[in-house]
Order: sequence, then structure tokens, then C-alpha cells
Amino acid sequence: MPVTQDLIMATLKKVALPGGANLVDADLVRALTVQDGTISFVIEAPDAATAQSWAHIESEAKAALEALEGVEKVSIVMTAHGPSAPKPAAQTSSGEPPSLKIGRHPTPQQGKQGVPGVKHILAIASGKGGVGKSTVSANLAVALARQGRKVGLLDADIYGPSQPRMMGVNKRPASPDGKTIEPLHAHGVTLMSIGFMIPDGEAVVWRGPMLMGAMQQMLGQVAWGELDVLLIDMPPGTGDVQLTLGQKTELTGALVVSTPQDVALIDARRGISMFEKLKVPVLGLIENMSTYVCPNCGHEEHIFGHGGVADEATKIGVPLLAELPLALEARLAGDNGVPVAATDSPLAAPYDALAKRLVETGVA
Ligand SMILES: Nc1ncnc2c1ncn2[C@@H]1O[C@H](COP(=O)(O)OP(=O)(O)OP(=O)(O)O)[C@@H](O)[C@H]1O
Repeated sequence: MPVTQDLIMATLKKVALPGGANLVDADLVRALTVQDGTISFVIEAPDAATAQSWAHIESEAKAALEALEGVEKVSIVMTAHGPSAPKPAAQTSSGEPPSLKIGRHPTPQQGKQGVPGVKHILAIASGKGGVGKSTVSANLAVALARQGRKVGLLDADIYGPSQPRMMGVNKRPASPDGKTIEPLHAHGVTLMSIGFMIPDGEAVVWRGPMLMGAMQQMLGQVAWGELDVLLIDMPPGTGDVQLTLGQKTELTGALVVSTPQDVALIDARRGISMFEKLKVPVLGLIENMSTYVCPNCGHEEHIFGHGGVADEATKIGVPLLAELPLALEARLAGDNGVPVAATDSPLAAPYDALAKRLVETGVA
């Protein structure tokens, strides 16, 4: 009989942990592979001290699997999910250290779920980094708030959260009840970023399941309150976070940001196709860095080409929702924590128009 993953899991289910659970029910088996009679997997203990004290569990698992017919070799690696002793938590705005830690394995979930109290959830996505997805998210959130909508902005760009800088807030959110996380507020927008929860300059090194868990927490444990619309600033590309959000969250739709260059468009197409596969409606495309207007002479130039995003929108049958100019003022505003849509600059106008359009079409 061939050695299957099911047989291995059934065998590991019989390996009891102190306290009565077993390796499988406690969800501690990771990266299981079986090839030509060789079984490899990782046991992820809750912390380093537990991992050390579980040497006998590793041996027991190994012996049970080696006893199966057709098994030639069993290779087990014991890792720890977190440090033995908790590090002192940063102080919150309320003076209390939050007892919630972002980053954990996901809890089982049936089908796509919404966020209680939130009417619409829009993903702002791009196929490629640096095209202005975070800039668009921040400005659109502010523009929607200026039109009287109750708006939330979740910075899910786990590898490069930019909303703390763009929205001009960066403090650790409070968790007065130890169960929910209080989001922050800026420019009329309710805001949560993974950047608030990890120390500056520290890299996020989570793998798929941890990212899924963190996303679940950011959507489910943050006290978003009643919102007309929650914008999610996604990481660029088509990785774990995008897939998880698309599969597990009831998204109203996705807005895909691209610059007019062919390279950006090729990647944007990939993002669009991912949403189609996930059955998330692509509500429209947004062209950023569309034109450059010289602040000195007023001459308009299409630095990154012209018409590509509009053509793509026509091809896939979705609207081109906005064409946003390349402007130094937009970058400086973002860098200074006051999105240009929060100012009386003429650059706020296309964001106001975009926000109005989304409200009128009933998606925000
Ligand atoms: N229309 C614009 N005019 C001028 N600068 C812009 C414009 N849009 C974005 N930028 C600047 O380009 C840089 C990248 O933008 P942003 O961080 O929004 O991109 P992104 O797609 O979210 O990137 P990543 O996903 O890699 O974080 C920022 O410095 C931003 O200020």
C-alpha cells in the first residue's frame, strides 16, 4: 500500500501530547512531504522550551511512521513558533501593553466572510510594486471620507507597510480589553496597518499560514466599527496575502492600479486574472503617473506612455476609473503624512471624482 499523506496524518494523530491533545489536532505538523518512501515534515512547537521538552514526542512520531509498510526514512525537524519568554510589549496609546500579538496561524474558517459592521470591502491591488497603490489607497480613503462616507483603510502590505507614513500616524494601537485592537484615526479615516504592530525596520518573515492568520486578525480582531467601506491596500503581486484575502474575505471588488508602461501592465494583467479566478469582481483600473505636467511651463508629457491602461480596460470590459497625474506635490504630500486629497490642491480633484463615482455606483 502506498504511503499517503492521509495515512501519515492518521498515524501522527495517535502521537499524544502532554495534556491530551495530539500533533494533528493541535495543528503542529507543517510542510509534510512524502516521496519514494521518505517522509519529511516539521513539528512546530509553541515555543523553544516546549520544543526542547518534546524530544520524546519526535522519537515517538518517528518510530510510529517507520513502522508503516513502505517507509524507508523519516526526517522530522522540530521548530518553535515563538520565543520562550514573551518580550516586553510596547506601550500603547492608553499606557497598557496590548495583549494581542499580530501574527499567528489561522483559525479554521468556512467560506468567504465579511467584516461585521462593514458594508463594502474594496481591495486596492497592483501587479507590480511602486506603481502608486498605497498612494491611491490613502488618497481615495481620504476623498471618500470627505464625501461623508465612513471609511476604513487596512494596510495589508505586509512586506512594506507605507500607510503609517502616508497617513502621518505611527503609534501602537491599544487593546483595552485584550481581545480587540483599537484602530487609529487620521484625516477622517479609521486606520490599521501591520506597520503599527511591528517595530520599525523589523522584517516580517512569516510564511503562508502565519500571513493568513495575521490577515484574519487584522480583519476580525480590529474594532473597525460601522463602516460604509473598508479599503485594503494589498501587497503588490499575486502572493499568499492576495490569495488568502480573495479566498476568505467577502470582497465587494478589486481596483487595480497600474502605470502606463508595458511592464506594469503585464503584471497588472496577472493580478486581474488572479481576481477572476477567485471570483472577485474587478471594478475597474486606475492609471497612475498618467501624465506629467511641468510645474514651470505647463507642458504635458506622457513620460510612461499613453493609452495602455485604457486599452487594457476596454479589452477586459471594465471601466478606466481614473487617470492620475505624476506630480511632485503628490509624492511630497504622501511623504509628509498629509495625502494630497486632504488638501485644497487641484490634485485632489481626480480623487474626489473617483470617490464620487464609487459612491454613485454603490460600491463604497
Ligand atoms: N502620481 C504620483 N505622482 C508622484 N509620485 C507618486 C505618484 N504616485 C506614487 N508616487 C510616489 O511613488 C512612490 C511609490 O508609491 P507607492 O508607495 O504608493 O507605490 P506602491 O505601488 O504602493 O508600492 P509598493 O507596493 O512597492 O509599496 C512613492 O514615493 C509615492 O509618493
